[in-house]
Amino acid sequence: MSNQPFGTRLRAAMNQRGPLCVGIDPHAHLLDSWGLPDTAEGLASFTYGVVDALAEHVAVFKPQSAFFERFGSAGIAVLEQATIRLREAGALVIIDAKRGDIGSTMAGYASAYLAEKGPLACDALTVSPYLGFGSLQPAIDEARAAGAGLFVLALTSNPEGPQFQSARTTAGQTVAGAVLDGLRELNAEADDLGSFGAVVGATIKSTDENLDIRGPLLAPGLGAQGGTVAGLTEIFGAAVRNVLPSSSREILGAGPDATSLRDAAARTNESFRTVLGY
Ligand SMILES: O=C(O)c1cc(=O)[nH]c(=O)n1[C@@H]1O[C@H](COP(=O)(O)O)[C@@H](O)[C@H]1O
Repeated sequence: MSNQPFGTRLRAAMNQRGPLCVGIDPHAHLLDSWGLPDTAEGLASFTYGVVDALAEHVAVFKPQSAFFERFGSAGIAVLEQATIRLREAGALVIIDAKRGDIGSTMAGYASAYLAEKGPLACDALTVSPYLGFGSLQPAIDEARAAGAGLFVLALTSNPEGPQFQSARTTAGQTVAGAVLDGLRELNAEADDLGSFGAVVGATIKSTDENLDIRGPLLAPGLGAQGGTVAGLTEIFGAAVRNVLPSSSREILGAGPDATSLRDAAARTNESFRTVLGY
């Protein structure tokens, strides 16, 4: 892995290839629409089809671990291979596994996904802070050592999110606010973009939380979940420049034809470029 911290590499990749993150979510219905069986072989054809079409054109990919885990070890092998191939093609990979556990167990996840020689070594991992922000410390330490990053769930795109995320902590702030404060602290030394990001859904309409964390703001929920490009400015305000917009089903549905996939990604990337200022 490069010596540059994740945030620096992310900004450079977005400047070079545009801000789009393509989510790789091989749902059963997508395998079907690509004419593939719902098996590990179908998963491999689908995933490598996306990799071959887009790896050299898109800055960031976010494979969704759930759809690989569905096929057990054969599925995880595809996730490993895809991650290696994408990174070899110069793209950054965020593995979306939303891991979170007590600190000592978190260290196990960190060595799998974040350590430079880990079997699933990627550029960043999505993590869940609901065992307390401090429980993420082993992942934070490993990410710093490896030049990797984390995306911590803050204001998620699903309608159930506010039940916990808008609740108040013992200190009186919202849970989401506490997560964003923790991230702001971790990124305090960053010049431009730090390596510790928040997940803020593109569907939340607006928020009173301070999204200026000097770190990337992963915004899933575009397209299939109803989030729009125009809505990003409303949600993120002055922090919009740090948004990493992510779209999965909307782009994957354009396959299996490689040119159609590339066209769909290029169109979406172009619409983000204008709004996000790239
Ligand atoms: O962490 C995520 O990426 C995530 C957070 C969130 O708040 N909402 C959300 O949809 N996601 C993930 O983003 C992807 C969205 O996929 P599409 O709705 O098909 O674009 C899925 O893999 C979700 O698990």
